[in-house]
Amino acid sequence: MLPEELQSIALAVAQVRAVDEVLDAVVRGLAAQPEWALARLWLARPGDLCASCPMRAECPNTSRCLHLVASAGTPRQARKQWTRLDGRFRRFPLGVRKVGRIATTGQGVLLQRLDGDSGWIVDKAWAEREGIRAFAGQPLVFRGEVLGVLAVFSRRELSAREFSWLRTFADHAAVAITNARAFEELARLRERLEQERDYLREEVRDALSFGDIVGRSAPLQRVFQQLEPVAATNASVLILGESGVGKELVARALHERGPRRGRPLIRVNCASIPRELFESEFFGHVKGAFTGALKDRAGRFQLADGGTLFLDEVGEIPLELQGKLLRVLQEGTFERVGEDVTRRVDVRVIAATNRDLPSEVQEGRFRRDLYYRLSVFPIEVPPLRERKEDLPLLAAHFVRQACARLGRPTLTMGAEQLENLQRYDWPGNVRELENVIERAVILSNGAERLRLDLALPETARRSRATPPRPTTPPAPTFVTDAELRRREKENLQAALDAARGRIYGPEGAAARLGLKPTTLASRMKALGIPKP
Ligand SMILES: Nc1ncnc2c1ncn2[C@@H]1O[C@H](COP(=O)(O)OP(=O)(O)OP(=O)(O)O)[C@@H](O)[C@H]1O
Repeated sequence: MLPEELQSIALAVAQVRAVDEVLDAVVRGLAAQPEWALARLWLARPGDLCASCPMRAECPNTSRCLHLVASAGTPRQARKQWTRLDGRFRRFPLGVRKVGRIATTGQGVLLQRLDGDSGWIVDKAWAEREGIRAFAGQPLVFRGEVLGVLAVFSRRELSAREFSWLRTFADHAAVAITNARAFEELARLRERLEQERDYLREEVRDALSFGDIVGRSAPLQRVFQQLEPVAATNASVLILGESGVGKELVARALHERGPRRGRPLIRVNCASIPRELFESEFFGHVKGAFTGALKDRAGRFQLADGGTLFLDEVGEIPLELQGKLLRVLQEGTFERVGEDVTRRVDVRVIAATNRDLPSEVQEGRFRRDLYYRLSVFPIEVPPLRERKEDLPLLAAHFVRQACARLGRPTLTMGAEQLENLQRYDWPGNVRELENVIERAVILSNGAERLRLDLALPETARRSRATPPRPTTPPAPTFVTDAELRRREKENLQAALDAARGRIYGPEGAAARLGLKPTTLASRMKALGIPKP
């Protein structure tokens, strides 16, 4: 065989990406050479057929052996097929006989003048029938590891040069097999990720579809009426309302009912981003752009490309970044921190705030042009106290949810308990109701009815009693900013202590405070409270 021929087989093999095809191409290429009767390839894999293996008695270690994975040749009897992989030599124990030894020593074997008397040939009758004169086997080595063995049975003597070419060819084949394995692994991982992504998208869609905004009150109906037509467009929407009224649910409903529903909805809680990291969080950065930028990172705008970006608590965006935000909203362009390349994105922005943005604009804390840009369609979500008709439906919904989550039979709620709920003002809105109900469900373990009274927070119980009417209006009192921070810190610390350091979960500090865990975490950070 000429080296060029080996080269051209090696080249063809290198271009194949599926492992089975590589193996097949290797043995077919070799078996196509004149007088090379049979080419075979074994790869080291975990032992599998030990119970029926004819070489079991010789096998030193059943955990791994050589598996015949490709075979090709030209038998003298036309009815025979040498492509089959289920014959007698489909497995070789490592270190046993010539093929097994090539794998353990990493050394090739060349045997000439084989005849019926040779101790090397196991099936002597076969060798005689087929006129086999020589055998050459080489290990398939990649980065010092023997992957398997490549062997050729020839009807003529093999030269030392041919033997060494076969060695070079085996090295090429080992690289091609490793590459093809890597490609297959990548394709497999990619497919798995895609399946997971599709599954999660479905989950999110099911969990957060429009139907999950519970309530039928007139104020909520007005929100739905505003939501319907604007969802179908790409216009920016500004969702206004107190904390916990359900602004995020409205944002998700807008996305899910709009043209971008198959694309991602990326949420950014602007209140939880440290000031100095805003730009990188929004636009990304390149490696080394600042201390701690250890590798390139895409920003939220890029992640949301083709989809929607939900800027929660948009009033928290620092003034110095607002100009850059306006630019990406108007022109769809931005640059990563530390890079000159201008990138383009197509993102729909939905923003939400519980701040009074017009007065922020008045006081120079929020850019007027950005405010106008964001508030093309403002949607106001009313506080719970203005739509108490929704309480029974919401309460029942949260009871069902909490019972299902905690694996308990669904509890019922009496008329008196509902009245109690109606009497309270719900400053923390729907989120507070959700937390109160969850606590009540936990405390009602074993009962048929919800023990709501026990679960209502101190403030709720107080609000039921009519406060004594003061004779003179109390003088307005206030505390300094430092004092306010001190008190807030104490309050958070007390909740953390009560929750034995846990932030998350129904009994965690965030639930006790009526805050989202992420909000609590960012406040703890801002106030210098170490993570428990
Ligand atoms: N109408 C509703 N139906 C069902 N669940 C609701 C409804 N409104 C709010 N919720 C639930 O109440 C919790 C708070 O809602 P959400 O996070 O949307 O409020 P938000 O206004 O965005 O609050 P914040 O301003 O603090 O971010 C969530 O768990 C949400 O699922």
